[in-house]
Order: sequence, then structure tokens, then C-alpha cells
Amino acid sequence: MHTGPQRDQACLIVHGPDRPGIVAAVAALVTRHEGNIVSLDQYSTDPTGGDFFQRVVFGRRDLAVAMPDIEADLAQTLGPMGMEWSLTDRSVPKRMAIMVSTSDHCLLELLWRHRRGELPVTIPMVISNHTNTAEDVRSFGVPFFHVPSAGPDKSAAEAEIVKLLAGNVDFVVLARYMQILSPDFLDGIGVPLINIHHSFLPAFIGAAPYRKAKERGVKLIGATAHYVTKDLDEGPIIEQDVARATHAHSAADLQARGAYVERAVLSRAVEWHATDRVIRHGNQTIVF
Ligand SMILES: Nc1nc2c(c(=O)[nH]1)N[C@@H](CN(C=O)c1ccc(C(=O)N[C@@H](CCC(=O)O)C(=O)O)cc1)CN2
Repeated sequence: MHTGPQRDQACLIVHGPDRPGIVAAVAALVTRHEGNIVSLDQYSTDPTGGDFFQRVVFGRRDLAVAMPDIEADLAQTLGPMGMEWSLTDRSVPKRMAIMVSTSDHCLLELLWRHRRGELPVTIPMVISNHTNTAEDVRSFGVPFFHVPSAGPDKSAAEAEIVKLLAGNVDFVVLARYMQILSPDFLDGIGVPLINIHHSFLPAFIGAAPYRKAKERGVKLIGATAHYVTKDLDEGPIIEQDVARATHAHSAADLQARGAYVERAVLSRAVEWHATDRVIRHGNQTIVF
């Protein structure tokens, strides 16, 4: 589905402690600002109270001019209700940096889908600790930065990456970037990171999941896109999928079959994040 930037359309995300009247307050606010709701998704964790989540897309002519007044009204209306909110102009694509090591299938999938207009993002840069993908990246017209990250001390490499990313991106995708990122790095970049892990988590966390899968004799392999946290491969899951495996498949066969799953899972996760369909809730996600 081509999901290009939407002119004069806003996406409002609301979440917080559930209570009667939230939907009515949001609808009245949109109406006050001459907005027309075109889609609305809502989830409450418990009918008798709990957490409330809502995604509202509404159209409003001359939206960019109206945004400050709408934001002020949101703060005034939802703040006293204890609700957190974010409002985005859907005509402004999110800036997505990609980090990669040597495996190029997920990287190329994202670049290819972006060129086809299937991912509503801009790609200001690709960063890699290897150089084998440089020519391909540059053939898509995307800047490529090589930042080596060998050895136990990765602080210098991480500092250089933070410098490249700072202020230039809205989120980062680890497209098979095979370096464990430090807590300082995650705190330093201040934007969400999405990783594609090449197993059906929580199975086979860490390195070499296809070898572990072969040794375990699994009948399903899979891929998991998740937000990156300090706890390796244990961040909030965004999307997963699986493929069948048999005794006759070698670890290399599993890796080849799994690559197709990784590419599809990561693409869906990126599109959903880029269109504000994912809300993090503790170590889980709500995906509208
Ligand atoms: N803080 C986090 N960093 C990273 C995460 C994460 O969830 N939290 N995900 C990984 C991706 N990954 C699996 O999907 C992964 C990457 C690398 C390793 C690993 O053991 N790397 C070794 C070096 C391996 C090499 O140089 O080839 C290491 O970093 O010492 C495990 C899992 C990305 N980072």
C-alpha cells in the first residue's frame, strides 16, 4: 500500500489513565478546530479502569497554520485529565537513519520500498561498521557513513554515531547491525531505535539464532521487530512472523529462508512506526 505523506491531515495519539469522557473531549476538540475525523482507533486495558490508548487521524485545511492552537487546546484539555498526547502533521515524513553491518537484505528492502514510495519516511543517512554496502546505498542517493566498531571498547565509535544522528533523525533502524549498543548510546541519541532480530523472540536471544534453531530442531523459524532497550533483544515487540522449517534444512538454509521473513517483518514495523500506529506501553506495544 502506498502510504505517502498526507496533506492537511493530522495524527493525534492520546494515552493515559482511562476514565469516562476522553473520547468525547477529543472529538469536541477536533470539532472546535474545524477538523474532520477520518479514522479513530481506541483500546482500553480494562473496562473498569486501567489504561486508555487512542489514535485519531483528522483532516483540517491549512493544518500547519492551525497546529499551534490545536496543541495549546490539547494541553489545556487533556493535561488536567492526566493524558499524554502527541500531534503530528502527516505531510511531514519522519527522518529514518539505518544502521547495518554486513548482511544487506534488510537494508536493501528498506531502500527499495522507500524508492517505490511505500515507506513515508526520508532517509538522511546509512551508517555501517563495514564498507560492503556503501556502493549500494549511494546508488539510492543516500549518504553512507563508515564507522568502524571493532574491539571491546566501542565508545569512540558510538560517540561518532551519536554525533552523526544528533538532531538529524526521528528514529533509527538497526537493519542487522550486529553490535550491542551501550546504555549511554541509547540515552545519547534520544530517539526510538527499531531492531530486526532474526528469531521468533523470546526464542534464541543474542547472536547466531539460526544455528541455535538448527541445533534445537525447531519446526518454525521467525523474525521479530522490536524497540531497542538496554536489555538485549528484550525490548517491546512491534511485529513478528514465522516460516516453516524441517529436519532437512541446514542452518544456512534456515538463514536463507529466514531472510524473507526478516525483510517483511521489518518493513511492516517501520511503516507502522512511521505512521504513528505503535504506542509503547511498558515493555509491550499497542499497534493500531
Ligand atoms: N542495547 C542493545 N543493542 C542491540 C540490540 C538490543 O536489543 N539492545 N539488538 C542487537 C541486534 N542483535 C540481534 O538482533 C545482536 C547483535 C549483536 C550481538 C552480538 O553478540 N554482538 C557482538 C559482536 C558480534 C560481531 O562483531 O560480529 C558484540 O556486540 O559484542 C547480539 C545480538 C543490536 N544491538
